Amino acid sequence: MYKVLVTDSISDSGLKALYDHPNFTVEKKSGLSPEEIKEIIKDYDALIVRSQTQVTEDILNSADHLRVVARAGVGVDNIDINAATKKGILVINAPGGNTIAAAEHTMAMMLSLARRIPHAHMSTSAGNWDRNAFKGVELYEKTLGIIGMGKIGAEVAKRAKKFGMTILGYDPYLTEERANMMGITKATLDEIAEAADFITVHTPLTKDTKGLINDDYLAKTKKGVRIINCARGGIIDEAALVRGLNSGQVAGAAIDVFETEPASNQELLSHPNAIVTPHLGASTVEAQEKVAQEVSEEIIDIFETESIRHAINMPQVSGEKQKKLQPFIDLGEQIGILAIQLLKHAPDKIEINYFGELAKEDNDLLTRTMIKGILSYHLSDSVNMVNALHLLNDQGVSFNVTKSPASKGFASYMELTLYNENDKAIVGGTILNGYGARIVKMNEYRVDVRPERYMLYIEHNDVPGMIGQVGSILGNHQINIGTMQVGRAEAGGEAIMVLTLDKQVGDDVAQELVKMDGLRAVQFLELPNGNVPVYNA
Ligand SMILES: NC(=O)C1=CN([C@@H]2O[C@H](COP(=O)(O)OP(=O)(O)OC[C@H]3O[C@@H](n4cnc5c(N)ncnc54)[C@H](O)[C@@H]3O)[C@@H](O)[C@H]2O)C=CC1
Ligand SMILES: O=C(O)C(=O)COP(=O)(O)O
Repeated sequence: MYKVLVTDSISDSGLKALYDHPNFTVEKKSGLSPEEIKEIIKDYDALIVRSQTQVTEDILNSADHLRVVARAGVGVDNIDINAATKKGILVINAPGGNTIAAAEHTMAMMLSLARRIPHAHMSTSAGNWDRNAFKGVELYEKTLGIIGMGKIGAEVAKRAKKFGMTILGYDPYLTEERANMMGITKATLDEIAEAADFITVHTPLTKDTKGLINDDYLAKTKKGVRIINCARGGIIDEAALVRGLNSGQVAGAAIDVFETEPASNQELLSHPNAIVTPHLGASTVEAQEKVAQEVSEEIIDIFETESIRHAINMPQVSGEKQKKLQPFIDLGEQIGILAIQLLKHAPDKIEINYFGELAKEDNDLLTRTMIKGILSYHLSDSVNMVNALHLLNDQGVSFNVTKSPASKGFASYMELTLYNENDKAIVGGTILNGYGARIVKMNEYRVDVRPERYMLYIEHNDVPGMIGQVGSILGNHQINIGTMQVGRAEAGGEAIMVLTLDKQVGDDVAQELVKMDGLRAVQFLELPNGNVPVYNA
């Protein structure tokens, strides 16, 4: 049974898939301090949060078997991603569920600014009937500058266009072509400052966007500009904004997100020309249901089928692509496990080569799986696909990946070479259409071995009688041979034998084998998930 902890206000109907699932229990505990979460986190397998819970390094380090932190929303700035990655904890989010809610909140803020609705409401509900103090402006034929043309920025553009606004968009990823398609104008930040009557920001908070709207920028804007932030506190420098409001350079500001939350900048919060809301952009019934549903379903998929869609600290792979690559991913891990057993010691350098069709794919996940296989031999459960590369780096192991369209005799082929000071180990594998996974190269030898749980790798001289002798020794110990493959560089030279066995070989058998004349090395190999199914590549 997997235990899921929910520490923010998350929609119950959105969590239905988890509540209904026989393998999951959900516990909702809102309003806990970081210390309280730290105390209890060791009991849980997954944690679901919104923006309020601070998922600190301290909390993550206290988690014994936490596998996933799920953000029911977009921004993950409240989660220590680095610490999660180091600990091998997957962080996922629900990137599309609250887009419409945030875009509509932005429109509501813009209209409220234009017509001063909150101020008029306060005055009217206090018993006044002042029809002159609240003359507004229209959005029609005004220019809106949108900084950050991602999902929310694009939805805001669509809606603002319907109001008859001219849209200028700035985003490093915005192409002329996409801007044309959306019926907006691609602009620079300065062009937006120069022409916009309203400016709204829809970027994440990064080192580039922190303080993007500051004193210098405001000085370039049109006098009387109106500014909206429903993205992240800190993109607009709050002190500079207050100065702009005081001087009249900024006619109004509508702010949903703050440099510190809960917001405490009284000058801004109580400014007569500011409209403020307590981080409500995503707070609609519909958005909350969608984001909770998205993360619930993904948590179930991760635990039940290991399929991941919206990982923050892992490469993204579409379901289709993952399905296609899955046989290689399974084989990749086995290649890693075999290679490290052949090398016997920790490697100081790793080389991975992809050939043929496989070279055309994004192999990041495959590379991680292979490295997970290698590292898990020494680091066991502490390594997973999230932290594999990180741990490799920590161990000071260099790694290099190359891709080549050359076929190497198979439609797709992957080869792993591990090096340490005195030695190297090579394992190459492929998926044969209709026959499944095959190890086709071990060290310098061509073989054709279906990976099985128990395997024996023998290096010997290519002289008559070796196969018979090995067979007899194993037979004497009641060890059944599944398959046997021999490979040799040249007749009468050095050769190898790779056997798949029905059970483990003890040290006594290995000792007996090494005593054989002409036998140079014996290595028992074990694959924890051996006997892979046959896949149709
Ligand atoms: N107030 C609220 O409750 C909510 C806030 N948000 C926040 O809104 C923001 C946008 O969310 P989405 O549109 O879903 O994200 P998105 O990832 O779809 O879009 C973000 C865009 O910002 C652009 N960007 C990054 N750096 C930039 C820079 N220096 N200058 C200009 N553009 C830059 C990116 O290229 C991307 O297109 C995020 O910060 C998110 O956390 C999202 C939902 C609700
Ligand atoms: O999704 C986001 O980035 C948000 O800011 C929404 O935050 P919330 O889920 O309302 O705490």
